[in-house]
Amino acid sequence: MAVYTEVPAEALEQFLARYESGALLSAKGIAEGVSNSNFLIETETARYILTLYEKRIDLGELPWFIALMEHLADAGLPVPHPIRDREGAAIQQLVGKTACLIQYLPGVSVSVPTAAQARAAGAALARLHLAGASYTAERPNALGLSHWQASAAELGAGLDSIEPGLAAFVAERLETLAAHWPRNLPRGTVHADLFPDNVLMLGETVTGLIDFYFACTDLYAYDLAVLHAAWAFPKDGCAPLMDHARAIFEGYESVRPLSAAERAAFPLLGQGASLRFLLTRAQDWLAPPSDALVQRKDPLPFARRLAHYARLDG
Ligand SMILES: Nc1ncnc2c1ncn2[C@@H]1O[C@H](COP(=O)(O)OP(=O)(O)OP(=O)(O)O)[C@@H](O)[C@H]1O
Ligand SMILES: N[C@@H](CCO)C(=O)O
Repeated sequence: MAVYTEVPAEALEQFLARYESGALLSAKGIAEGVSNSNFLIETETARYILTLYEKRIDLGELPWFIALMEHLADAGLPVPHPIRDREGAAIQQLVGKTACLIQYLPGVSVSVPTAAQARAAGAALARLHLAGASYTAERPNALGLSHWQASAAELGAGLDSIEPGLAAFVAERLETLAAHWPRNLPRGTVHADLFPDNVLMLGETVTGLIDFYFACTDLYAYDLAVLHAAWAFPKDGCAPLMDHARAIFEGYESVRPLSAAERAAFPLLGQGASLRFLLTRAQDWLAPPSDALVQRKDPLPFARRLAHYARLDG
């Protein structure tokens, strides 16, 4: 349950007095999410999400994420506007934590997406890439190839306790990726974590793209590979759902056609995306953060996906 910090009603009322939001009517903790504390706030005029940033975010990077959300929302994407107070500040302090009031967007995160929903997510990602191209401030991907190498070295044989043979398989794939990782494909601002739980939908319409705290500057086609690895497979399956896989590409390319080089690199990019989530999940699996509230996610589905993309590459 992602409410690590309680906010007394009096403190919240004082906080909201900085904004043109009207008086507080209700505040409820939101169970979903694991990184931050989130509350659904209702005032006389609107609904908001209040996020209190907890340990897992480097606060020095927060202005980059907030400005990106604002840039994308201003461009008309279904990205929540960070709300500014009367003095123009979006980043605030509340009960000793850094906090931000964010526009509430309607919709729900689907747990078992249909192919049509996967298509809509693909198209939304391409729109994000086009609109993000004019957000020129760069942020390197802290969870790219060199992180995968460091993380795999650190986890070492621990990976074999998740599944025998996993350490050797990861090491072998990393060698291939280090030798062939594409460097010259189109790049720009990417979300880097557009899983179904970070997309709000009403039916087949995307109503919200959220959780920008892994966004960075990287290959657009890598971001598509992340989305593919997250949306195109059944929960524990090793082969993609073909309708979903096709729909993701169709949706994406209806907005931003891929180059031949981006397509050709897809099996490698899919391996990179699978490794990213395999390794971060394995880290939490083997050494759960002392913060017992952090939910562990099973790394193995991403080992299966890694094997799938490796077969495509073979
Ligand atoms: N702008 C928004 N409008 C409506 N609901 C939102 C909004 N932002 C977040 N939510 C809701 O809050 C939940 C938690 O948000 P989020 O996924 O960003 O949490 P987190 O802890 O920051 O991230 P993580 O998923 O990385 O743990 C979402 O699943 C969604 O239900
Ligand atoms: N979306 C990620 C969590 C954020 O890194 C996962 O499912 O492992």
